[in-house]
Amino acid sequence: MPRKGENADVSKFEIPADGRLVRPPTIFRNFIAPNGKFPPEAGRYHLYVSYACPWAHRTLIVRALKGLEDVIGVTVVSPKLGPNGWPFKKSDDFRGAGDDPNEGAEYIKDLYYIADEDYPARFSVPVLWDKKLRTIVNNESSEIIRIFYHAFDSLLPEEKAKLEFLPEDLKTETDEMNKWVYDDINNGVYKTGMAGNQEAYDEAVEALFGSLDRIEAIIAKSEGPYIFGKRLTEADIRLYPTIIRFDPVYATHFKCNIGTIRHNYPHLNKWVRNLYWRNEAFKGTTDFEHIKVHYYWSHYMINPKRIVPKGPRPDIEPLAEGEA
Ligand SMILES: N[C@@H](CCC(=O)N[C@@H](CS)C(=O)NCC(=O)O)C(=O)O
Repeated sequence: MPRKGENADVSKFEIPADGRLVRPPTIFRNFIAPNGKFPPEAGRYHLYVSYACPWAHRTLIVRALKGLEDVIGVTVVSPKLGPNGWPFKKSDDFRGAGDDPNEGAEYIKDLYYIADEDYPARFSVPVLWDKKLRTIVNNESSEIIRIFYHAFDSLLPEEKAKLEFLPEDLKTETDEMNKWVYDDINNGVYKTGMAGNQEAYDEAVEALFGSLDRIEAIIAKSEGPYIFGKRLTEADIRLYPTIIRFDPVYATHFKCNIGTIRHNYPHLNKWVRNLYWRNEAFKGTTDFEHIKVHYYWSHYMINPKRIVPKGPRPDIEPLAEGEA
């Protein structure tokens, strides 16, 4: 029986005997809907994130795209995920980290124990918190973004309410793509970096680069600038957090080094630079210092000296002059 909060230490994340990382399912899976337990209300819900975390990053992007800043508050934790999990500013005063305005928590895990004193699973971000019922509405990023698409539309101006990131005609195709992009790319970098033996690594890294080739070919054929042509959709939102972290972190720290985005994937490189430089919802939610410090410092089982490398320079390449 694990001691309370013991599983907050990410360096003790258990890799099964076959060396293949298995992600435990998230537990709080509620939705926000009128007349339900969690109705849409301005100021009632709060999002806890790390700028480092690619899953939390999705939720920040959608919050910004939908203009939900005044409806849903946000608190960013320190990127130094330590023995007690994610710290708020009062536990680790890192640039850009904040204190918990709702519960005065020291660590994210405190919120999990307020929601459920016998909470048995991981203390992950993102967390969508209900201030009124003092509980977690949802801690699964793929569902939080779908909540944000429309659950608060009644509180938003028309031009934000009508935004659609999962259009009906692309739903099946998006769900299909989400599956292999998640397995091989979003989670694939973790399966590669956390592999417990050579065989598990070989399998994960080949699958990862096979699927990077596949998405590269899809973007090459798209009329652009997005995966599905002129429409910015969930497919872009779910892929971006992994690709923006790829060269600065995954290529080295997670040994995802069969190639890099900037040198081997011209279409993906152009796609990611376009999102970063032309859309504030992407650039404004990307913090390379938080990203790099988190991985290289927190995963000391992979990087025991906790040295954060300087490169690559730049973190992301600029758009060339006049580039479409
Ligand atoms: N399935 C979750 C995964 C979230 C997740 O794994 N977050 C990581 C950071 S990137 C975390 O908080 N890990 C801390 C832990 O597992 O203790 C989601 O997509 O929301």
